[in-house]
Amino acid sequence: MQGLFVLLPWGVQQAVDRGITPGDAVQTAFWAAAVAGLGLLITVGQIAFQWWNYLSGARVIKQTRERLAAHVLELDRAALAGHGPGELAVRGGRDAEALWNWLSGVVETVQLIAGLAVILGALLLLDPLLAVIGVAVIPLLLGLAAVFPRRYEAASLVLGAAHGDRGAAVEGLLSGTAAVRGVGGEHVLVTRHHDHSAEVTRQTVRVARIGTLWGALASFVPLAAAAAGLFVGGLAAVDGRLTVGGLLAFASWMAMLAQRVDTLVGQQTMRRQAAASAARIAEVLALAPRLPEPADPLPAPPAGPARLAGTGIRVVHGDRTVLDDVGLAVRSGETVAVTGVTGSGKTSLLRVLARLDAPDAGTVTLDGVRLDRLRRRDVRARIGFVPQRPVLTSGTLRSALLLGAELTPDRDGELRAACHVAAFDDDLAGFPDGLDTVVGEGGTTLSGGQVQRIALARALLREPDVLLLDDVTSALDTGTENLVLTRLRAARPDLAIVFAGHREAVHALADRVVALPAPPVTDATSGAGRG
Ligand SMILES: Nc1ncnc2c1ncn2[C@@H]1O[C@H](COP(=O)(O)OP(=O)(O)OP(=O)(O)O)[C@@H](O)[C@H]1O
Repeated sequence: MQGLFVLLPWGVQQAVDRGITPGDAVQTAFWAAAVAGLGLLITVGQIAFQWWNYLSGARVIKQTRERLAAHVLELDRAALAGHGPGELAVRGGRDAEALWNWLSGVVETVQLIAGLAVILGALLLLDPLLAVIGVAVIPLLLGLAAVFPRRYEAASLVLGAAHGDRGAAVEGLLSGTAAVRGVGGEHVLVTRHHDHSAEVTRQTVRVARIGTLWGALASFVPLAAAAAGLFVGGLAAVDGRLTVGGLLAFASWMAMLAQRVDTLVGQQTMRRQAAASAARIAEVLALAPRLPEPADPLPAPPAGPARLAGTGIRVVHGDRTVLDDVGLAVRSGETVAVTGVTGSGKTSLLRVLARLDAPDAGTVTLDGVRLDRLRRRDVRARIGFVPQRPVLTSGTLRSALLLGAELTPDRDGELRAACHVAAFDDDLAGFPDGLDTVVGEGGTTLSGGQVQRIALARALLREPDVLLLDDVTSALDTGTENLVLTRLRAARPDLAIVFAGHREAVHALADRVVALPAPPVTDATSGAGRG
């Protein structure tokens, strides 16, 4: 198609030199129709090509995004440390789009290069001197391409990082505003966001400055060559060595050459940007979970009454040993309470028991099988974990409750039963839209106690055999807390429960209490050296 396109000036040349014949209107009409036909053919080809190009680009970008999302979901907290949600969102959004921009132009680039070769060949046939002028443009442009891309790439990398930081600041602003409003700290988040936005603007201007200068020089060189060519070609036409049609064709080809070089330079810019984006995406894809799937997994023990046991558990965070040689066992029908002062490692222990984190020493077994030998989905199917600060996705209460479970409407009965056990039934009855009530992003339209009980109901719906509860009644009054604990036991007498927290009601209900030692007192925690 590019071949046809660059042949258009040749058609015009023939039309001018042969078609404009005094007294022969048929000849003129024939050449005019030939040029129009060529134009029509090119248009149809362009439409088909752009359509195909768009669809294939969209497919690739969809696959990239899905791969990124699937990979990030496989990663655990340790692997994702240092990558905020805002930054990851930028990689899945802006970076994936940069890849798309470039990808959708790859085939066009090949066509443009082929078109350039055809133009130079046509110029050579027209007049060797004109071809020399056309060829002279190429090394000048290559010189420009040797200088600018490096500077452009470095600036793009800084811009990408600035976008990531701003993404994190936006995320912090949206999710943290409610939390800091009570202490009058919104301005800190707002200022942080504005600072990062200003940095993005600064870096965008820098990238634009480099790109503009590069693009302007890249356009000027062929245009200057076209002017020189018109001068040389004009003299040749005056001498009769070149026809008027030939001069017209030359001017058209030089304009095409300029436009092609311009587009190619632009695509080079996109390629640089896409390379930087691809590197950032590859960086995320290269992250490996700290808890990989076992290479040689064992078959999951059958569902039913379970026994979960941790022995010799050690957890080290940084240079601090939070848990050392801790043991805990719970079997079907039992409730074990884990107590200890703030920072003694209750959450750390529960995360290890749920295989959300790997212990630095020790083992955890489910029905005698080590958790690190089981597939993640087998562990999740048997062991439920409700965190201290649960997060709800935005959407309806129904979708929040069914997260991860099948979204079939006929489960409403089960949803209501789970809400009853979690003592959320009265609250549910109070919502005019019931299960269709829309909860804000992160459950911000609900009270802390409501979010805790929804999270408990959500965990129960997955019908685990072991339930690990991290202080999930901390936001409840004693009456509601008792109701939850009693209903939970009555509804699932077979469940093995580990409950971390300080509350009396939990301790009273527990079959055993595992007390974690207080963390060692350091200068920082004792206040020594202050004042
Ligand atoms: N991912 C982590 N990286 C570094 N330190 C951590 C991490 N998770 C927990 N810690 C630290 O380990 C210690 C124990 O934390 P953990 O949350 O397990 O205690 P906890 O007993 O559940 O506390 P609380 O009663 O306040 O919920 C704390 O000093 C905490 O700051």
